Amino acid sequence: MLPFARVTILGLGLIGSSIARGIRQHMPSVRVTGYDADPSVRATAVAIDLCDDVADSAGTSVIDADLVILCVPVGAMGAAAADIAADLPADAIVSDVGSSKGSVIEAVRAALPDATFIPAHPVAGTENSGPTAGFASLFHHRWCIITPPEGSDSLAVERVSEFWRRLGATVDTMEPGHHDRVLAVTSHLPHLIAYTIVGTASDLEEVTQSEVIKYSAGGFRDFTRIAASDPTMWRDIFLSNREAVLDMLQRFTEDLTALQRAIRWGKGDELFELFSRTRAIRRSIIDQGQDDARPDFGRSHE
Ligand SMILES: NC(=O)c1ccc[n+]([C@@H]2O[C@H](COP(=O)([O-])OP(=O)(O)OC[C@H]3O[C@@H](n4cnc5c(N)ncnc54)[C@H](O)[C@@H]3O)[C@@H](O)[C@H]2O)c1
Ligand SMILES: O=C(O)C(=O)C[C@]1(C(=O)O)C=C[C@@H](O)C=C1
Repeated sequence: MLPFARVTILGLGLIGSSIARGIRQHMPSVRVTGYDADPSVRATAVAIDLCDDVADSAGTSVIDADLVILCVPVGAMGAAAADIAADLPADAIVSDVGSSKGSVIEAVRAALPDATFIPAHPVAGTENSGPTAGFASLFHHRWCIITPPEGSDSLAVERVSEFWRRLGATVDTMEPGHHDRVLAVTSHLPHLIAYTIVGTASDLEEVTQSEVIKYSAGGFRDFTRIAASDPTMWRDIFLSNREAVLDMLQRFTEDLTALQRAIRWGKGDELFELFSRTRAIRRSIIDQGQDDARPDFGRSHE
């Protein structure tokens, strides 16, 4: 049986529009209503026939929903939740897709103290944003981490889990604080490094000038893809997951300093040992089939 019959998506950008497309593909009988605070996004959603209905206000979009998914930047989750407070049906489940969980749970709970809120994070995305950037297969073979706060209704957790499985994801559950520490190192820190390295290269104009663009087919190109990610989304992630990110950044800075010392003193064995260890990690990811299954990932959606 389908876990939900009427789904409302608030925020019709990359993730919201991918969910809408995924529902069309995998659960075609489910009715999808969308809403976005930006009128031009709503107009695009209508033009590309993204949802069954695009509402004019957040309140009207949720009136008969049995699942409401907040797909807005993490810093806007509280405001989006407050906008639906007066119209949310008592038996609806509210979920979200935010990249950090602790602060989102706090903000949504404050706005919707009586709602059943089951937070989720699909660990899948691209550097692109907006309603035309989404695609139905985004979640295929990717993790979706559900982070139910203590005391969550287990049937509600199972319904949200089943929803994500039907979109093609593999579901895991995690305590919200643990999620935020894990993602700080696997997702947030890599983005911070990419933003930094591309910024540093562009600041070094006397060295780079046009060369940054000219020779960017190598390793630098991969960093520029990540560094093209949405500024609003990532500003909000770093501010909302501040403590975990600062903690991981401290560890990273110490390791970088050790590498700097190894290079300065010509300690080739130290460099070789680290690079061999990291190569083995990459190979084990591929052996376990955890690398992205889509051969064109990150290329055809540019
Ligand atoms: N992009 C990724 O790779 C990725 C992956 C997983 C999770 N996420 C999370 O998903 C969420 C959405 O990210 P995205 O990439 O889809 O962003 P996006 O910029 O493509 O879309 C966000 C949309 O939310 C709308 N919006 C903002 N405030 C709103 C409000 N108060 N009410 C209604 N609509 C509002 C914006 O107009 C925009 O259209 C974020 O919380 C992000 O952390 C992103
Ligand atoms: O592949 C990318 O472009 C992404 O940045 C996706 C990515 C990630 O770091 O893996 C980014 C943020 C999300 O919360 C989940 C996925």
